[in-house]
Amino acid sequence: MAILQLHADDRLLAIQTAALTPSDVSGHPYRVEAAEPFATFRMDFAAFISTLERSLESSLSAAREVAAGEERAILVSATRQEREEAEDSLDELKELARTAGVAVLDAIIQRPREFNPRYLMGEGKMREVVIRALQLGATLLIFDQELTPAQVRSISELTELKVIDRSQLILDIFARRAKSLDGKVQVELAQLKYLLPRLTGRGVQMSRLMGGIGGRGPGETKLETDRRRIRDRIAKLERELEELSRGRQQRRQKRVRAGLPIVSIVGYTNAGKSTLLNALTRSEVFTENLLFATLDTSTRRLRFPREREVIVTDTVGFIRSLPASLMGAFKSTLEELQDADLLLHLVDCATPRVEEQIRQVETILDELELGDKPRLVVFNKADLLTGLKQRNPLIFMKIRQLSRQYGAIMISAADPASLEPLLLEMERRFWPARVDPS
Ligand SMILES: Nc1nc2c(ncn2[C@@H]2O[C@H](COP(=O)(O)OP(=O)(O)OP(=O)(O)O)[C@@H](O)[C@H]2O)c(=O)[nH]1
Ligand SMILES: [Mg+2]
Repeated sequence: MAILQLHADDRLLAIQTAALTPSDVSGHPYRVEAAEPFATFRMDFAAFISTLERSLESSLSAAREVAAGEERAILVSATRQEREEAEDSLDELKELARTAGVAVLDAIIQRPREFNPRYLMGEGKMREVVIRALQLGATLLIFDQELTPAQVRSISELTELKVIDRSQLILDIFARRAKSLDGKVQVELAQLKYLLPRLTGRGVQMSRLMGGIGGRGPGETKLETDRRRIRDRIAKLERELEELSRGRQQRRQKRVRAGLPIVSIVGYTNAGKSTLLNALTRSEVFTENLLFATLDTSTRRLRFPREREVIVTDTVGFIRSLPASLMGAFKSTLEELQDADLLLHLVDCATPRVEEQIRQVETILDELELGDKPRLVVFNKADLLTGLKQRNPLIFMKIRQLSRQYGAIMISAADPASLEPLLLEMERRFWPARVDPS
């Protein structure tokens, strides 16, 4: 960029130039030269441009090399939420990125005074984010807000980087984690439905959108097919899902016919649902300290003393701003919750986001029209609270007050001995008359 300055008094013409650079010792991603008299200004423009392009190119390819092994992302939240809320959500996005195996280089919150619908933030700010990404060698921009197809397109016009949003990241995690046929079909369906409206852009952007993270699952070849073929595929998957759901329906009926009470464990992702199922029924469902360890429903029998039995099911965890397409996809899995006689709402009471998570789960249960099901709130990970009373009495009080408010039972799924009060309460709910009050 060059500007010409004409000084009115001495009628001297000056020129000043500036250029983007990959990075600079000063830390600025650009260099501004001093102004010079235009008359003596000399520049070999072709040589200047080719040197600059070479250096930009090498910094870009450094970023691309990383992409082969590990994706490196800048997280961006452009929002008008309260700062605290935005930070919470962004922290969770970091967790999601970690789960997806993406390294997070930086996280930026933008709270624009004026909302530019093209980029979710002002164009100037958007450019700054892109420059920052280049400097840090990022391969990916992940937005905490859902991007419309048009927004992805405008942002992609500003940058070579891949641009995805929270929904796409979640879809990607689901695609990696789906194990059963059911799960795989549901995830691919959700991915294709998410993709379809975004397929209107130019081909280049599409392949950029769909490589690597955010593009796992349907696979490159399928994604290069046209929309029509995607629609056909969606129709086929929907038929398949229907078929699968008939099988599931039969299993459900069998279960209901068996006449045993059904207890479904629901809750936010990573609350410890599978750990609780394992502890209650001495089984070995996969658990992990990453989000969305479970995608498929597991069902086990829990035996109480005196030959009493209930069926316990564990299912996919909930998360805030669950993409509508995913919610739809998992509807059939979540349908099983309709059969439950009791919902155990399991809460990780040691997370700083406990209140928000309880609220989110309640909202989702309402959306699934499960609001009226008998429910028992269970605070898990009580072991992590030891010492909190001394360390942070305020937070300790807050958790105690919350647990009273929800009539919660405190347990630690990791410690089977702590489950006694929960077992007693379940027994009391199902066989009220016969529980010995002593
Ligand atoms: N300290 C502690 N950790 C626990 C407890 N219960 C579960 N965890 C840990 O919490 C993490 C998540 O547990 P999971 O059982 O996989 O959680 P989940 O709710 O099934 O998670 P998703 O299937 O991902 O939704 C694991 O690392 C568990 O070891 C507990 O009582 N105390
Ligand atoms: Mg689980």
